[in-house]
Amino acid sequence: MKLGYLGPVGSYSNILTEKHFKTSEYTLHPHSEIRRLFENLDNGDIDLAIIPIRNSTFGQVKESAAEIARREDLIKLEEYQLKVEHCLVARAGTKLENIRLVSSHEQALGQCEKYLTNKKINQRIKASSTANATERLSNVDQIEGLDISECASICSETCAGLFDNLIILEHAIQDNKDNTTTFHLMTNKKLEGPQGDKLLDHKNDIFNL
Ligand SMILES: O=C(O)C(=O)Cc1ccccc1
Repeated sequence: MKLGYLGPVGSYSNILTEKHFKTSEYTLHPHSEIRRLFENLDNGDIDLAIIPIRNSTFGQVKESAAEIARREDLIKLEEYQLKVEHCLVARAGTKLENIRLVSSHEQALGQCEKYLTNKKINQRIKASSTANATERLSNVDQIEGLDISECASICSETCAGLFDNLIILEHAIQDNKDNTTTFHLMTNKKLEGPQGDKLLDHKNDIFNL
């Protein structure tokens, strides 16, 4: 079965997917945006998708909630929790006191809001995923006109470790120690067999209807 997730490699979605689905039963397919996961469920390019739904600190994942609200065909097969610990990541040689801009997924920025305000890191750039923001940080010399030595990203320790030219300036920067994201395994068609028996209408779940 083809399973899509929000990539690239190193994203929290990727970490969750590798933890639960690294078997011969599944092939794992990274997607650049959450929106593209829903599109590819529709056109049959993937059978299943892992979708981040809500976070204990920052609430609903906007792109996911919007899509689920406007559709009737999505089915939740399973729910997963991932404990999320964020790192502040920069290019090697960067000093924390020089950081003025931070890039990450909107959710990660929201989960670290107090930390960032406290450190006077005021410029925020939204990226399609934490790993996408970090890949960009590794590859470019400037972001929004600022030298890369004034820029950082927020991502997991695993993600930071994928790039030779990046360092972790600080670990566990999320505002709440207990920071958990809920993901749903979704499809848009009825599956046969044991997974099919677990079909639930998850709109209730998401919107507390
Ligand atoms: O951007 C990612 O890495 C994701 O998988 C979405 C996300 C962002 C922040 C916390 C949990 C999931």
